[in-house]
Amino acid sequence: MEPTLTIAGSDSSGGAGIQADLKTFSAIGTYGMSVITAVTAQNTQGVFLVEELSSEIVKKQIEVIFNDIPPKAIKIGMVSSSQIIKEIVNTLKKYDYKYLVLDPVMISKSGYHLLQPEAKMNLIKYLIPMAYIVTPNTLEAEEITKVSIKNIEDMKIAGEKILSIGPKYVLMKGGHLEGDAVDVLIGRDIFKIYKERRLIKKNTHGTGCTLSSAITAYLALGYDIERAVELGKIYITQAIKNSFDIGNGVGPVNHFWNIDYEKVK
Ligand SMILES: Nc1ncnc2c1ncn2[C@@H]1O[C@H](COP(=O)(O)OP(=O)(O)O)[C@@H](O)[C@H]1O
Ligand SMILES: Cc1ncc(COP(=O)(O)OP(=O)(O)O)c(N)n1
Repeated sequence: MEPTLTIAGSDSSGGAGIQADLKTFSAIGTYGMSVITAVTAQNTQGVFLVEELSSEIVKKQIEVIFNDIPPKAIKIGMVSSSQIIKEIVNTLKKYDYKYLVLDPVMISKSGYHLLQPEAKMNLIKYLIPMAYIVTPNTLEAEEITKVSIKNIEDMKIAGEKILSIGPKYVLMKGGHLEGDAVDVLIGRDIFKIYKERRLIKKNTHGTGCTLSSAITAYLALGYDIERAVELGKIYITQAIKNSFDIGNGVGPVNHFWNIDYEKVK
């Protein structure tokens, strides 16, 4: 079984962050591991408190995993602060890895800053160039590039700007735009559109985390980037389609839409 690693924050409600990543890694058939950067007190109604872990424990988690179970692919989500970013960058430098998927998490759907605003520059300067693929939503891409994004042409302009920072690929997610759910994969030799009909669903907590960890899992399983994104898009679309009401706010997507529960009873 291929090992996959997420470096991200904990979401106590289980719909986003580390919990979404581990569920997705497992549902796709990889062995999920985690390095926790911060703990959020969060439910379907919002984020209420965040406590960051020390950079020392972040570093140690990465070291002990790499020294024992080197991951086939890594995903980075909520990194919280400049101090944690620098620790992740310095620690990962010591190891070999091929696939680093960076979801540049900044603000939750409920409006809470999961990345301290002053850490944005460090995420751009240090983490983006290390990534195999960066997966910003439109708000994050606007923050990174200062390009206003309203349509696919704007996604292309902003995506190319992000590409020039150094990652191999950029997946511009269009979940926040109107109309179809269109994502655009941009590389030096690739421009590919992934389109699905917009689903009218309330429960979309954790969509971004889930898509980026699905892509991570498919890369670990050996798919090339175009196919990994295509399979990731199918996975997230089905997870949204099969999402369910739990809690009183925006509920989670269904990470295990592909499991036949009759078979495991
Ligand atoms: N209502 C929807 N129907 C279908 N796909 C959606 C919907 N909302 C988001 N998506 C898809 O979910 C993925 C995550 O996108 P997005 O919501 O933009 O990310 P984030 O959660 O980081 O803000 C993308 O593939 C996007 O196109
Ligand atoms: C701990 C943690 N990490 C990331 C997020 C953001 O997740 P995302 O997939 O963008 O979904 P929403 O929260 O925006 O629905 C999070 N909420 N918590």
